[in-house]
Amino acid sequence: MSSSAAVEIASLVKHYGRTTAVDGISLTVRTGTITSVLGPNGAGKTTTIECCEGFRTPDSGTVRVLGLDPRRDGAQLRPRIGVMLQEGAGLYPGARAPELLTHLARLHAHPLAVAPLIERLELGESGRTPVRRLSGGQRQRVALAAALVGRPEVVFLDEPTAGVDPRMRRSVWDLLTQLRDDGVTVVLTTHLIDEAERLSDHVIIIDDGGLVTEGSPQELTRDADSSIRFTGPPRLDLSGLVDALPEGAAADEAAPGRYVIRATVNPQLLATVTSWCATHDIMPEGLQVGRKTLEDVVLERTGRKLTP
Ligand SMILES: Nc1ncnc2c1ncn2[C@@H]1O[C@H](COP(=O)(O)OP(=O)(O)OP(=O)(O)O)[C@@H](O)[C@H]1O
Repeated sequence: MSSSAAVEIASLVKHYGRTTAVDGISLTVRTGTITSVLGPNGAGKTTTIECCEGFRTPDSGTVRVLGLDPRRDGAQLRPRIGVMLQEGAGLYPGARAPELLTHLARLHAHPLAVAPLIERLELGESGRTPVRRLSGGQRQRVALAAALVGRPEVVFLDEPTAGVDPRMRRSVWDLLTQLRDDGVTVVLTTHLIDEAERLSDHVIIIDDGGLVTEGSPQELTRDADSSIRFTGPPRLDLSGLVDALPEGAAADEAAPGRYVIRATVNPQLLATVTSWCATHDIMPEGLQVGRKTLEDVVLERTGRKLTP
């Protein structure tokens, strides 16, 4: 295992009965980075992460986290990693956030201070309520705090901001970015494109239990073909636009309401597209020149959307 790798997975295979959840994935997560694992529902993200956390035993292949085997060396590894399961699973339902976090902090040699963490994740108000009675978003934040309080070197987060409101989500992103800047390795799964785009140093896209593509968000979204992309009402009649474009250019609806114009992009082309939109009273939302979104990449590479 190279010294810069926090996680190394080689030819990982995991079956549940007849279902092949992970089908030979190999990947590396560099130390001190935020890596997002993306893919449609059932792609094998959670199973891959659970093999890293030591919750699942691979059928074949190897998994190393901080150079350790999560199953064989679990006792050594557990104090050095943080784990947040989907929907805050695994929390003691009757405990209140402050006592739970204080208890978890005591189990670690160099924990984070609990009070600032509670304040940062705005859990003060919910301090008197047992975890089982908290809202979904509050429970997510308690689960995140529980994953972080032991000051882990590597943290695995399964959809950390699902159900969290947009303002708090940005606060969680700031916290994760700060952890990364302090040298912590963050591995997360998400269905939220903006989360992956804003946070990730590296994105891994998986589907059908296999790795489809990986790279930085910039690398993955660069559009070598030259394109203009925008979102508008679905099923627009593009024939008038095609007539106005230079010869050899193409305009398509890549997915409902997502339009791609492929041509050499220059100011005239941009003017043609926006003027056609204006004539048809269409606001070209999210207009992008020479770039696609990560959602476009997932759609192109897996044929399926990221969001259910
Ligand atoms: N405990 C289990 N028993 C049987 N099949 C399972 C189990 N857990 C997952 N699977 C199946 O394995 C495949 C991969 O599931 P996994 O949860 O790893 O995917 P995922 O990418 O995390 O999906 P999602 O985005 O929906 O959380 C799916 O077909 C799923 O139905």
